[in-house]
Amino acid sequence: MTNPMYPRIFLIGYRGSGKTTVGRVLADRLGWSFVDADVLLEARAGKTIARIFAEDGEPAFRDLESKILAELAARAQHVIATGGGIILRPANRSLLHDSGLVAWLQVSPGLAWERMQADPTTRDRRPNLTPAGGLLEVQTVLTAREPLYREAAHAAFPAERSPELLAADILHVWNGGTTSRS
Ligand SMILES: Nc1ncnc2c1ncn2[C@@H]1O[C@H](COP(=O)(O)OP(=O)(O)OP(=O)(O)O)[C@@H](O)[C@H]1O
Ligand SMILES: O=C(O)C1=C[C@@H](O)[C@@H](O)[C@H](O)C1
Ligand SMILES: [Mg+2]
Repeated sequence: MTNPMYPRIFLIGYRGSGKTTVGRVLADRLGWSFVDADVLLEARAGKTIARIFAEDGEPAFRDLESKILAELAARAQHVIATGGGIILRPANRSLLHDSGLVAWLQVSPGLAWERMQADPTTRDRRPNLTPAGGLLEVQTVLTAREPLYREAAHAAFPAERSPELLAADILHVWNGGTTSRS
């Protein structure tokens, strides 16, 4: 399937919002490829994101993240799950918005934290972003980032819905349908 207005779809949102899960379902429905920017970044760096933060620092990670985004923003017919902090840099927000449909999976801090703790594939590979860590970190960081997700996104989707429903809703918007932006 093609839509010249949106040759690719980006999923943005906090950790645990469901970008990887929903992205896979969506790519399947479109007959597109799925790529997870965090996974690609770790493969390129040859180490986990936690190690990149510890050994090279967050700014080095953010540079790598922007580089990977520029590469992925040139791939057609891809559903792209981004890292939770991709919206921090203004240049990333513009690139996302101008390169494809940007779907924001909007999650509450409580649900994000619950899912982050329950997910063994990412739990130990991701660093804390603040000294506090835990639910307090999620509450603080997510609240601070809300306007940035909103700015980058074309549409917002409530992350507590099922992956199948979310994929169908995103597909509807990609096809030119409307949804409310909260
Ligand atoms: N819509 C959903 N309904 C129920 N559970 C979900 C949903 N989306 C994701 N999950 C579960 O929540 C956990 C985190 O999901 P997922 O890895 O897709 O989130 P993510 O946004 O990609 O997170 P990260 O930024 O850490 O990669 C997984 O265990 C997944 O099975
Ligand atoms: O929210 C963030 O800043 C991050 C989210 C993850 O997806 C990773 O990209 C990394 O752990 C940073
Ligand atoms: Mg993911």
